[in-house]
Order: sequence, then structure tokens, then C-alpha cells
Amino acid sequence: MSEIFPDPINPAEYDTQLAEKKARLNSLFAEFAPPALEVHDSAVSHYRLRAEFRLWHEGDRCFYAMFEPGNRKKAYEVREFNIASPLINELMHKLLAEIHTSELLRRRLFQVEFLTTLNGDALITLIYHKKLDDAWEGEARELQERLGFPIIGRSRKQKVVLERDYVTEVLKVDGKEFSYRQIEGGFTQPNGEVNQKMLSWARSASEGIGGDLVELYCGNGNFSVAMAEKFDRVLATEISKTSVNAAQVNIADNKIDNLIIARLSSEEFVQALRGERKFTRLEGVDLTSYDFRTVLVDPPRAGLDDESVKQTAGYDNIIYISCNPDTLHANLTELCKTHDIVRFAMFDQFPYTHHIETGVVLKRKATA
Ligand SMILES: C[S@@+](CC[C@H](N)C(=O)[O-])C[C@H]1O[C@@H](n2cnc3c(N)ncnc32)[C@H](O)[C@@H]1O
Repeated sequence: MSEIFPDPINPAEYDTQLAEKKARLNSLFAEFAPPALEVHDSAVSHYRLRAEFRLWHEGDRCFYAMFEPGNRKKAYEVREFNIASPLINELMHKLLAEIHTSELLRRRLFQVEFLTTLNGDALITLIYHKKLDDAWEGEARELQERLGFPIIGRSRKQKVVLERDYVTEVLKVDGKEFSYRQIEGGFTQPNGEVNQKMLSWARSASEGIGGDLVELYCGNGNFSVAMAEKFDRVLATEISKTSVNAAQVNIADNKIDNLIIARLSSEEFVQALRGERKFTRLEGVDLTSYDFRTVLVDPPRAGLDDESVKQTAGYDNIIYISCNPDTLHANLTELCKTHDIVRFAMFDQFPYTHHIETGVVLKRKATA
């Protein structure tokens, strides 16, 4: 018999945990003398827009499973997942009931992923240890019809897209709406409501600067799409092809005409900006014509590499979004030699975990 997965949510603890995160950031960054921390909280439940589960089989019965950290043998049964969106919870139940009625859909299914949006779109990915044939596709199409949301089947070297491989999110920021294609497997901010707060904050940090914005690690254009109207022109780069493809759709769908997004790693982009290398992926882009006054970086957990830190320090205004306070701290040790922190914010993207999303705005010191 499986044990039930303990509910990771305890709303009564939320405020205390938020205060602990706030204290941790204030203590870690005190040496940089930042201004007062702006705290952006999360909903206390149903805030996460994506979730993935192992599917555990016990005879003919199967269930969503999660594991104890470090122990892949002990599967807990997940019946409710209160950190995930209401739509994920609804689809979890419907899908499980459906696959119990179909041996073909259930057999060798080992993972299920849900991607949902604030505006009610969803995508379900079923991942198998078997080849997906026409018979599977027939039943999966009927299931898709009954669930009312697109299904993707995956297996080794196989990706069967029955309708589409993306969702379309609409984010509301400062009274405006921005549409975002989010492709299965591409990076997206997991907490949509908090993401809206981050975008609003980044827009407010851009007010009155003018000139052009350069962005590294732009994903599907999450920030650049919402910030483009605050600058004359924006040039952004990202390494993932999937995300860059989504970004091109997002530029078109939001009718933005001053934003270019190119597929380059941050290392390559730094070389291009310094004129050390030319890239066909930047053909037609005259880097010398830009008046970059602001840089926005939102790197992965590893933070900025040394060359990207040097490049970032070359701009008067820096907006740094970070999912890892420790690497942010290491990067600020360098950046604060030439810049002062003028805004300091915490976004609680990941309640009930120790993870903290931080935003910092830096301005070049008058003497630097
Ligand atoms: C934390 S995510 C931020 C994405 C985006 N700003 C957003 O809000 O959705 C970091 C992004 O950096 C990209 N990335 C990782 N390593 C990179 C590199 N070396 N050069 C450029 N982009 C990279 C990832 O693909 C991912 O999209």
C-alpha cells in the first residue's frame, strides 16, 4: 500500500516563512547597503502553473507519485496537489479516471506533465516506455476530445503532437495585457501571479531612462515583450531554440516593432557586443547603432559568468533578476565596485521552499 504524499502547503506558516526569506536576503546583502527590500508575496495555494508526476503502477491501479528526496524507491501517492493551479488539480483527476479505463493509454505510461496558464489554457504530456503507434494515437485523440485540452505523447525518440505543443498565456501587467506562447519543455516562470508582479516591477525600474535596452537570457521574451514600450529599441538573446521560436511568435502577437530577439548564448553575445566575433544570427543588426543605457539579466541558477559580469558592468543601469541569492551575491561583489543598488526586491515565486527570487536595480556610481 502506498502512503499519501504529505500536503506541502501550510498557509498558517506562509507569513513566517516569507519573513524568514526577507531576513535572509537582508542579512546576505547588507554589505552592499541596499535600500529597503520590496517584498512581493505569492498566493498561499494553487500558485504553480506547471507540475510533473511519475505514474506509479500497482497491478491495474495507477497513481501520481512523488518521492522522498534521495529515495526513488519510496513512492508517495499524490491525490491533491495544492501548490498547483486549480486547473492542474482538475485535470489530474479527470486524466487518472480516464486512463484507468484504457489499458492502451495506461500501459508503460511512466510520467505525466501538466502546463497551465492563468487564463485557463492547458497542455498535457504523457511520457511512455513504449513506441507510440496508430492505435495509441487513436485513443489519445479521443481522450483529448473528452478532456478538452491538447495532448502530447512522448517516448524514446518520439514526440507525437496531437494538436499543438504550446499554451498561450495572457499576463496582465499595469492594466495592459501581453500574450505569451509557452512551448512544452521551454522555460517559463512557474508562478504566474508573481511573474506579473516581477514584470510590473521591472517596467517601473525602467521609467525615465530612455535609450535602448539589451537583455541576456530572455527566454520566450517574458521581460522584453512587457518592457519594449519603455525603451526606444530592445535587443535580447537566449540560447534555447524552443524559447527563441516562442519569442518570435510573442513579438508578432503583441505587435511589437522595436524588439529583436536572437538565438545566442550569453558568452557569444558578449563577444558580438565587443565586436570580437560576427554571427550570421545577428545579420542585419547594427550593434553600433544602439544606445544601450540599460541591461537586463535573468540568468540560470549559476548566475553570470565572469565575462558577462564585465559586460554587464559596462552599462549605466542594470536590472538583475536572480533565482539564486548566492550567485547574485557573488556577482554583486563585482558589480557594486562600479554601481550602487537603488532598488532591491524579493518575489516569492516558490512558497514553502527555501528558493528565493530577487530583483536588484543598479546605477553607475557618480565616480565610476
Ligand atoms: C531563469 S531563465 C529566464 C528566462 C526569462 N527571462 C523568463 O523570465 O522567462 C534563464 C534562461 O537562460 C537561458 N540560458 C541558460 N544558459 C544560457 C547561456 N549560456 N546563454 C544564454 N541563455 C542561457 C535558459 O534557456 C533560460 O531561458
